[in-house]
Amino acid sequence: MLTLDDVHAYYGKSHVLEGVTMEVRAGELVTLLGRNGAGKTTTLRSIAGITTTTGRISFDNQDLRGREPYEIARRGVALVQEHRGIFGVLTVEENLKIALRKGGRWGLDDVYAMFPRLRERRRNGGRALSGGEQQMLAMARALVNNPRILLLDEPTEGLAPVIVDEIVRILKAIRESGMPVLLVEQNLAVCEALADRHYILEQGRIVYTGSAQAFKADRAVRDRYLALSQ
Ligand SMILES: Nc1ncnc2c1ncn2[C@@H]1O[C@H](COP(=O)(O)OP(=O)(O)OP(=O)(O)O)[C@@H](O)[C@H]1O
Repeated sequence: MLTLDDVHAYYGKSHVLEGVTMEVRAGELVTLLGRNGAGKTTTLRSIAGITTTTGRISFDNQDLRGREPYEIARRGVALVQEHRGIFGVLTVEENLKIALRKGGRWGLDDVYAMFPRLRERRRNGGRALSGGEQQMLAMARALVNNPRILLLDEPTEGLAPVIVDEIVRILKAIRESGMPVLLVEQNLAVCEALADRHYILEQGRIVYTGSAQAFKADRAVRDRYLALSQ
């Protein structure tokens, strides 16, 4: 469904992605793991058209690479970035209504059912939300736009364990709805609770891919590529 083939990205002279090849198939939740600076965020930004790349990026057999971010979003690719980008001066509900694209699987009532905290705080200003609530609003806002794939950049970073559990519950429900997800996440327990498949990125290259079961059984892989970031 989403495929990256030999994708390279640069920041000035620094070569950050060095030929990333990976895919997310229909209905899959795939995690992209790796140490700090490996290029995970850059991979998501490359798919979303924010970072300029070479190589091939396609979604449902349509080329994404070289398109503007808004065109890619219109094709159904939603990126929820780490700095959540919600509107502080608007209420929760106004933030959702701006993003709402009617007629799809996700409407306001659907996201309120999934995120009861947002329903409780629907008249609060975006600025008054906790970090966890902001993360939930960013995810809910992406959903009401009725995308065809979700790209999530470290949705649990910096959140209290009880909120992390809530995000995991929500991500499970999103996966069960059939929405494909590419998740960048440093919290290994979260990844293992959710993923069908994992990729590990190291210095801009994919160095491992494996099913959830294979990854769980392979301590050596985890020690080799991830130990320092855990
Ligand atoms: N805007 C930028 N300009 C220059 N270099 C950048 C920029 N953004 C990222 N980099 C560099 O590119 C490399 C990859 O960064 P990226 O944010 O993609 O990694 P990451 O795997 O997401 O790491 P982290 O977990 O720390 O967010 C790093 O060396 C980083 O310092």
